[in-house]
Amino acid sequence: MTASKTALSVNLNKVALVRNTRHLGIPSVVRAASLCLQAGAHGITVHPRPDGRHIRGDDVPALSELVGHHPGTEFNIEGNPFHNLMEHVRQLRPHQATFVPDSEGQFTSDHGWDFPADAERLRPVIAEARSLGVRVSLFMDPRPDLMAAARAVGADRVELYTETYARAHGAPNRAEVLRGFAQAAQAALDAGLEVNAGHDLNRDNLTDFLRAVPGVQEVSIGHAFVADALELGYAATVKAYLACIDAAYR
Ligand SMILES: CC(=O)[C@@H](O)[C@H](O)COP(=O)(O)O
Ligand SMILES: NCC(=O)COP(=O)(O)O
Repeated sequence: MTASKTALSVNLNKVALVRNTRHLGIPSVVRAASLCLQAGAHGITVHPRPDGRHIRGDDVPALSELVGHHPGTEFNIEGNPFHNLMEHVRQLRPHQATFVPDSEGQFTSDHGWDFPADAERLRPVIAEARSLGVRVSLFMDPRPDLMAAARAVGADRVELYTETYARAHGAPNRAEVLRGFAQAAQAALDAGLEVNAGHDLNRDNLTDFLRAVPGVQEVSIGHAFVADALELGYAATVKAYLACIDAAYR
């Protein structure tokens, strides 16, 4: 049986970042999402940070409605459940909520949840989101030893934070870093979790990652995707990333 292919969820944070530099409403985040979904993207991801630097609160309902018009695609909202994420989860019940332990002004996401330190405060918000029918994914460093604890607090999935892989791509320690991710993914699967991945993935490093790391259900890609789309356009960029995914399963 061939492994089910990894889904591509396009993160549109950086489209919103450019839009916010004028009061003109362009580039449109909703139009970007529509073009990506029409081109075959499996989902849209947004991270409405509390400071509104890119995706803002009023972007989220329109994107949720758009995804609803594309059967089989998913809407993934990322954020800190102890900041502003849960208002979106309660209002919109996205397919997936990815809980990220970012501080309010953090430059970008750069670490996962810590266990056992975060376990007790995560448990009730995970339970609430799941009671609303929302799949919960926890943003995690690639640490095999933390995966059982992530499952024990009720998470459905983990999202492996892939910046250390991206940084090592092409470096002498690349194989060792990839092995670490494969071990973390296998530990997650063994604990009954599904596996997502994201952060600094791109067209150069995506295929190798998916070939080496088992069971990745979804990659969410934004920064490099939008950079590529500035050159190629959204549709061609979606197809380029889908080709990178396909290549991993050949
Ligand atoms: C959680 C993660 O790694 C990214 O999805 C995050 O959304 C990046 O945030 P910025 O786009 O604000 O850097
Ligand atoms: N969860 C990762 C994501 O949504 C996008 O991360 P990046 O590709 O912008 O680094």
